[in-house]
Amino acid sequence: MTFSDRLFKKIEPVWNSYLEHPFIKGIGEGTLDKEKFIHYMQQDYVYLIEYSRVFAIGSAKANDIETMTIFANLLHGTMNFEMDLHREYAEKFGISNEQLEATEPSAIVTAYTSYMISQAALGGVENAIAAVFACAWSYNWIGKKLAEWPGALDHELYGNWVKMYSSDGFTKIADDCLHLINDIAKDKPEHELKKMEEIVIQTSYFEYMFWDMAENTSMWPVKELADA
Ligand SMILES: Cc1ncc(CN)c(N)n1
Repeated sequence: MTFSDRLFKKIEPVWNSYLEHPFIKGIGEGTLDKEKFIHYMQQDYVYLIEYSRVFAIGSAKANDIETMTIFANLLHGTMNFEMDLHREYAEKFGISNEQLEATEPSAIVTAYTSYMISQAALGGVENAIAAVFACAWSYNWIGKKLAEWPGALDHELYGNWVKMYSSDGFTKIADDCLHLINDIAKDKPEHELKKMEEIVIQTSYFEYMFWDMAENTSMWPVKELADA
C-alpha cells in the first residue's frame, strides 16, 4: 500500500462530504448563485497566492534538484495555469487583476493559509508536500466527479471551472503531488508519517470550511463593528 493509499482511506469520507455540500452541488448542477461564485473566486485567488508560497518553501527546503524542480513547476503551474481561470472569470465579472489581487482575505482563508505556511515553515520538505496534497488532489477528484454529472461540463458559467479541475493539465499537477508525497514518505519513520497524515486531514477539514465560507459569502464575523 502506498502512503497516498493510506491517506485516501482516512480522508475519503471527508472528501465524499464535499460532493454533498450545497456550493459544490450548485456548481455541478449549474444552480449556484452567481454572487456566491464571485466571492469564492476572489477569495480563492488570494488563497492561491499563499498556497503558491508553500510550493516555494518546499522548493527551498528540497534536498535534491529533482524535488526542487517539481516544487518550482507546481508553483509555476498554479500561478500561470490555474490562476488564469480566476483571471478569466474576473474579467467576465468586470473585476481587474489589481482588484482581484487586493481582495481582503476572509477569516477562513487567513486561518487555512496561515496553517499551511506555518506547517511548511516548521517542518522539512515532507510538511510542505503534506500541506498542499489535499488541496491539489481534492480539487482534481471533485473536478473529475462533477465532469460526470449531466451538463456540468457544458454549463455556460460553471462549465469552465469543471473543465479546469478535471483537465489533463490539472490532473498532471495533482499526479505530481501524489508521486512527490509517495517518494518523500518512503523511508520516513512512523512518527513523521503520522505528522504528514495529520496535516492532510486538517487541510481536508479546512477545504470543507472553505466551501462553507463560499456558500455563506462569509468574511469576518464582527467585521462591520470595527468598519463602522
Ligand atoms: C481552497 C482551495 N483548495 C485547493 C485548490 C486547488 N489548487 C484551490 N484552488 N482552492
